[in-house]
Amino acid sequence: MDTGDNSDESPVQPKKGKSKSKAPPHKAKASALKQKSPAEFFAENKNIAGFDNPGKSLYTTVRELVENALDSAESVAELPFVEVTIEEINKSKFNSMIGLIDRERIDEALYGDFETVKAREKRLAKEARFQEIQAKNVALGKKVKEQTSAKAIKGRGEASFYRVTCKDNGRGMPHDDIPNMFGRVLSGTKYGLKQTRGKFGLGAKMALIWSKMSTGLPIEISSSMKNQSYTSFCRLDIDIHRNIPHIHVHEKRDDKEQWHGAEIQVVIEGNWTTYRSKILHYMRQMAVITPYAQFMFRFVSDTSDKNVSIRFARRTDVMPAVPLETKYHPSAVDLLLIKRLIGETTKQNLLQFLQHEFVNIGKSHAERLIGEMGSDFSPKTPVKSLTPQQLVRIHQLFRQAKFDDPSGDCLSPAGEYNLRLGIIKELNPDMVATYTASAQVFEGHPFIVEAGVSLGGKDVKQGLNIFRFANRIPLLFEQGADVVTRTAMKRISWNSYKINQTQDKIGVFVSIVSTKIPFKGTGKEYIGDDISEIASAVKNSIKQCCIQLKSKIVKKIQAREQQERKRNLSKYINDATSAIYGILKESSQLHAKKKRLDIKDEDAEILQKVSNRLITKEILSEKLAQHVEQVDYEMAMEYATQSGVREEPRENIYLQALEPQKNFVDLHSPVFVFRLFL
Ligand SMILES: Nc1ncnc2c1ncn2[C@@H]1O[C@H](COP(=O)(O)OP(=O)(O)OP(=O)(O)O)[C@@H](O)[C@H]1O
Repeated sequence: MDTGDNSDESPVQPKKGKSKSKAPPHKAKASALKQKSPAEFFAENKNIAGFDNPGKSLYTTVRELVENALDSAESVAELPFVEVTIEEINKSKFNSMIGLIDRERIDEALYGDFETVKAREKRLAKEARFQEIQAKNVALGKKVKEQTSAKAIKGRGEASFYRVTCKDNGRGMPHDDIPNMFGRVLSGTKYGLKQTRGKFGLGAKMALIWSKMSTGLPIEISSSMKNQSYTSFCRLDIDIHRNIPHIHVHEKRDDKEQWHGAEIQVVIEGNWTTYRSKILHYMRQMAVITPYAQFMFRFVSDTSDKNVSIRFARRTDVMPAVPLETKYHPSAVDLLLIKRLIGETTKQNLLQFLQHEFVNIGKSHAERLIGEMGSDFSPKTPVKSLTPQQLVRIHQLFRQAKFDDPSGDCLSPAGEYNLRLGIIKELNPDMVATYTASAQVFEGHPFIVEAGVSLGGKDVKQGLNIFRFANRIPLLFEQGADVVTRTAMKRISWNSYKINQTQDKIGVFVSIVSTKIPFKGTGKEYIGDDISEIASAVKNSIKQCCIQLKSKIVKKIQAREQQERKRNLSKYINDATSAIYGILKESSQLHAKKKRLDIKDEDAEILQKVSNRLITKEILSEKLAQHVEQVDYEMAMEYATQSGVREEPRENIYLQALEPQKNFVDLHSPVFVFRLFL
């Protein structure tokens, strides 16, 4: 029998002569080696997937479901309509849901929120003192503070529960795939090389694992695909140890509504109070970067004044193109990936394999590469027969050879039009500039950076307000280490664009799309600062926006100076009139008495007019005002002809065609270009 004693010095271990030989295998120390399923690993380390605490878990659940909904609708080019409902479930409702009978407390002192007699006396005394001070303040007409409610002594067991439902109008899911999609960690349909919000095959399963850990309740999925006569319904939870779905119900039901899409419902522990603003912030930012989607968000509680119902209306019917699946760039692959691609390819020989499984390798290029690999390679070499050494040779060559950069055609950025629309809708700024950089590449992956910088606006604090998006997901956490934050704070000299980094209300929006977003951690919270290609593209895009803003700011300053000049001149009209009229009057009197003989004829004429009251102080004042007006107008005209601007600084107007047509003509004028679609 195993005593459980692992000590080598155990007195019960028989000593085998003098030799140091080890104990026979069956007597050896019990092995400490254990295996964990991916589901177990993520259940134990749920923080790395964004499920740190009940509040954050509620936030991440909403986020994962919303992002799946958008991915799904966009994959079938459907304008997304996403309904999110968080329903607060009180304790007795929750107990009845799980079939637990409510129980009265018997021994109050057992509980964490029990208030001892002493503590109660202390609290009541404090409340009485506070009320006294209040009464005094009222009598003195001073401001009255609201009494902060005594800190609730919360026992750890006092959890809040929520039913989170997310319904979309997307693709739906094949009936038979549903259990694995929701009940097997690391399974999904987004592993290919494509720009998608989801990637890891983890999010929905984490919501289920969290529900299993916090409420023990299963997840419910309804789904219907286009032209499918039924709705799939599935209720399941997950066998954490085996990482397989544990199906309660999986059936086909009548689809009476002719609906297509998915509705996911999960009951979890959460904390609405602490994460309310984060969740609403997330929904709002999602509406900014996805103005072609309609979101309906509801929070429903028994306390009706806590209820929230917000509709984020669709602002445009123009959706970015559906991102395309692409092939790997030779410089983005490692040895393992080459092996995988060989295993999956349908191509027979090396030449076809290189030509068809990678981007940027044409036939003649492939032939030259094979020539470079050595004499044991030929275009006809059967690709499945390549030895491990030969694969290393291919990998080495891929790393050293030069290839054209992959194109960004497979990517689908939000578009300057959408970004601008979103910023204006969200912040209502005084000025905004946007810029879309051309596609660039890091580690063989194409990426596009789009940026917007705004000045002023509502609900914008002074200084930098940073909004980050990756594959059109808003990133709200771990802002400090993100490439966008660091660039905006440290690498842009705002002063040189006439922007005051601490005083002005600056909005910085950066959206990065790529076939691979180099997130730090699985929580998809921030992009590291260490990829120089991304860091410099972010910097350049923000700078491009600043350059546009600078010219607007300069024009605004000039316009303001011009206005001030006019105002300053007008301010002196009264004094100047009094002074001039005084001199004229005095001179006219002297002239009348023939005391001033040094006056020329034309001046004498003026003095005569003053005497005859043909020139009065009022007339003089009026003429001066007209003159100021005239000078101001002439200077403005001169300025306008020099700078080509009339009145206010020019603004770009973005018009987007409803149909993605390419046949248009541009009408050029010195001040605008008008694009007419035919
Ligand atoms: N609302 C939905 N409509 C259609 N399919 C869905 C929906 N939600 C999930 N799925 C399917 O289930 C799969 C698993 O989703 P899950 O959230 O676990 O991972 P993911 O979205 O692929 O990646 P990530 O973990 O990065 O979010 C998805 O790849 C998708 O195919």
